Amino acid sequence: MYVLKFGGSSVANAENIRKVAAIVQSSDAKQVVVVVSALGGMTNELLTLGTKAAEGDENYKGHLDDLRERHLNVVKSLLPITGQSSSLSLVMQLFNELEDIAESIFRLREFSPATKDRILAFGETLSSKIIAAYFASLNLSHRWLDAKNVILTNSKFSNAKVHLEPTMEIISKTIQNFNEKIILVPGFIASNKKGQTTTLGRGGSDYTAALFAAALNATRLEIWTDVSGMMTADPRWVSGARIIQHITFKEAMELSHFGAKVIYPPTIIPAMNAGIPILIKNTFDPEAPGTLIDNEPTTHELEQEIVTGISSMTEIALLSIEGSGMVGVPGTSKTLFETLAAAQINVILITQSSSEHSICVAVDAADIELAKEALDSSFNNEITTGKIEPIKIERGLSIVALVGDKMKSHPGISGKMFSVLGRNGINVRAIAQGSSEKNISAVIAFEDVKKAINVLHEAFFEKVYKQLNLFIVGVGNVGSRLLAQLKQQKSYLQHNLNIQLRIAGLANSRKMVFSDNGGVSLDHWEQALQEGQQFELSAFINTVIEKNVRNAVVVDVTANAAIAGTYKKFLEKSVAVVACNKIACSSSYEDYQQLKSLSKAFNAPFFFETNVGAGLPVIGTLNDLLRSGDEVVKIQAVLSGTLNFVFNNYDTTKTFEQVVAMAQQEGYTEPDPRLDLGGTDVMRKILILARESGHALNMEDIQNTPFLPASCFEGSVEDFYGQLKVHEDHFKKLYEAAANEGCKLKYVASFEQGKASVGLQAVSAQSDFFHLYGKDNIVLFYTKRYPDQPLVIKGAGAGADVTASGVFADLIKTVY
Ligand SMILES: NC(=O)C1=CN([C@@H]2O[C@H](COP(=O)(O)OP(=O)(O)OC[C@H]3O[C@@H](n4cnc5c(N)ncnc54)[C@H](O)[C@@H]3O)[C@@H](O)[C@H]2O)C=CC1
Ligand SMILES: N[C@@H](CC=O)C(=O)O
Repeated sequence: MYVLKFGGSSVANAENIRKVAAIVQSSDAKQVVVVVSALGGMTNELLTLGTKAAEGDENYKGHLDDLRERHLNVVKSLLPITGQSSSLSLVMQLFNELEDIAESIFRLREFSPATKDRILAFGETLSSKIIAAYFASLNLSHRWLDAKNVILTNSKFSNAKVHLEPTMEIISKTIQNFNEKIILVPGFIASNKKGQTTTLGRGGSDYTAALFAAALNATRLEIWTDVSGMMTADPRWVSGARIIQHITFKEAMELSHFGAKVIYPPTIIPAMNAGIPILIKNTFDPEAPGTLIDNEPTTHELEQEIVTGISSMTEIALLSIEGSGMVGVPGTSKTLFETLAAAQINVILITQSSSEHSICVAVDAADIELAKEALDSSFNNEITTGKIEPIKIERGLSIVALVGDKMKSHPGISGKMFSVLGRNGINVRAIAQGSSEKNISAVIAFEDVKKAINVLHEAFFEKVYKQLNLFIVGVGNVGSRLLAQLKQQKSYLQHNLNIQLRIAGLANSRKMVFSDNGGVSLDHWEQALQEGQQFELSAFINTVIEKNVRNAVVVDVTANAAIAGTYKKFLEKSVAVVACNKIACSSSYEDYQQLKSLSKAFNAPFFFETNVGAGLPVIGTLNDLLRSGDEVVKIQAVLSGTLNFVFNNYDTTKTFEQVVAMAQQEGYTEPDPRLDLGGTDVMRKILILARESGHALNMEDIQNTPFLPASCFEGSVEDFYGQLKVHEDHFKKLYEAAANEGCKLKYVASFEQGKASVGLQAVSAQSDFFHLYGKDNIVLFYTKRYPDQPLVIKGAGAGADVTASGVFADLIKTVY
């Protein structure tokens, strides 16, 4: 014997009812009880009908006509013309009864709970009668059984309590006498001892099915719905959520309690107590395996994770009672819970500090005002005398919960849960874990719930990849090379590092584009950006923050001060920042320090390796030295790729202006080359190294001896090039003076004893800087551990490709 229950969506129309019949026919059980709900949405429609009539709204009549029409149409589409008349007249007859009741409600303006149940019961009666007629038309051996005759309840209309013992006995005895293969039963409906119609409340049809399954000791209870089973998380929020193929009753109860809506926990209790396995199946995909719920520990290969599922509940509010008057005084919690119970308020989660100084309970947000009012009154004395502080309420919250039988005695699960939430900037307001350890729940802000479920799902289920969400600003020399490298490495990252790259947003100074799904295409980003909205800085910031996606990184590939000024806002929201833009780290010392502190406080990586030496590992090496306890004594460096290139290539055969233009064309210079030629770029770099070494320096503390005539800095970049031409003799003299001494010109940066300087030097063949070719950089770190022979880092120090690869490396570091 199987019991099959079909919900409202499964019997919503003729087409679906045909599917139901096919499923029932294909069942391999000797006898099946088929419990059906009303046509999808019908219960609400009937409620509206009664409410309209009670409010004196004449439109109830039109509403009734629509409902009648809907049922007649189902009969007409389902049954052959020759077999329709008796069903059509049955539907008409039931609607006549319904019309009489509605008319009485309209006349009396009274819609009592008992009448409400009578009205609602029409939904299941109609659907089950129509389905019975359809089974008859298919010549299926079946019998329609009135649930009112076998399910007995008290008189609590709308949510009647079943008298279990007599009900079980009557069901069992009744069915024993039936020989038909299919027993068709309307769900949700029952009757009290006066014979009045009652209904079983939320999930009532599931409850009917579970009662039949328990009474008949069925081999299986099948719940047929419109999804393929319980999922590891809400699929509307987590794209990678998958069906749980096997789960225990207790896990299913925990998951359902926190919002996995496939089953409603109280309704499955009769089947659970009788140890009858429940199979959740999809009417619209009957081949899908579904979810099996039973008492057996799972052996399914997909269900080997410690956590079985993640569930969530929104519209939650917290209520906190605090006060020294509670410590060591018995009875506070008694009063608290008795008051809430008396006010009919369901408590969803409870936490109490071990100091007994505070108790916090989560309730449905709709109940919070009532709860506060009731508690203010119960604790009036304690509040007035200051023993307890005024009761605090907090709205706009949600609960996320990890559920799994195997979590018990498995250390590290809660540690991982809270560290994942923390790393993603999700503040936890309250925590609860039952001693059964099947559930760990955290109360968080509603706006974080989607992110929370996703990061938890990623951490506990998705071994395949970790999504890295990039918001890239700047698609010039470096930015466009970065996008090309990301495109080239996308599949490598997914397969070798389990990182799934997603360009969640892209911007330049004119346009910006965001993408929620697969991200901006790395093949067509130019077009996507072109078609994007106009760039507006505050809109960009707000969008990144509002998206609130996991593992988010803002990548600044501009040379813009306003963009550098936004990092604080992102770090505060736990969004990581990776920048090759040097402006932020060379702004005021306070700002630089603040960014470093925010990065720490909000667990948001802030990486800027390319600020010095482009793709060379300069800052990382310096950090490693310091972390291991070394101390910087002196730094000597050539830090400008542009200037090294210029002085390596300028031998007066080309003009100085031509060589600078070549450097710009090669992509070595800053967008404004005067920053390189005037030494500002090198000042920023030595400043950043000094700061990273632990010194509180500012730009104005750095001594810079410029080698360009002052007129080069007047006017535009074009004027600058014009002035370089004008001063060609000046550059020639500089070159020749050095060459005559067998020296080369190098723009050198030094830092020693807290003082930094930059400037042009003629270096001899003995210098470490003499053999430095092309656009190379070199950094010599003299430290306590490297006092005589410095630690040397040398190599290409400018260029779009090497810089992009340094930014890329920083991006990967944000994940690991
Ligand atoms: N070229 C190199 O070798 C190295 C460059 N860098 C840094 O890389 C950064 C970028 O340099 P390039 O790519 O050469 O510059 P670029 O001028 O070619 O590109 C800059 C990009 O930033 C965008 N942008 C500028 N202001 C903006 C704003 N307010 N809002 C949105 N987008 C804005 C522009 O539209 C453009 O897409 C600079 O900060 C530079 O210092 C760092 C290390 C080495
Ligand atoms: N313009 C810079 C590029 C790297 O920071 C340079 O020339 O070194």
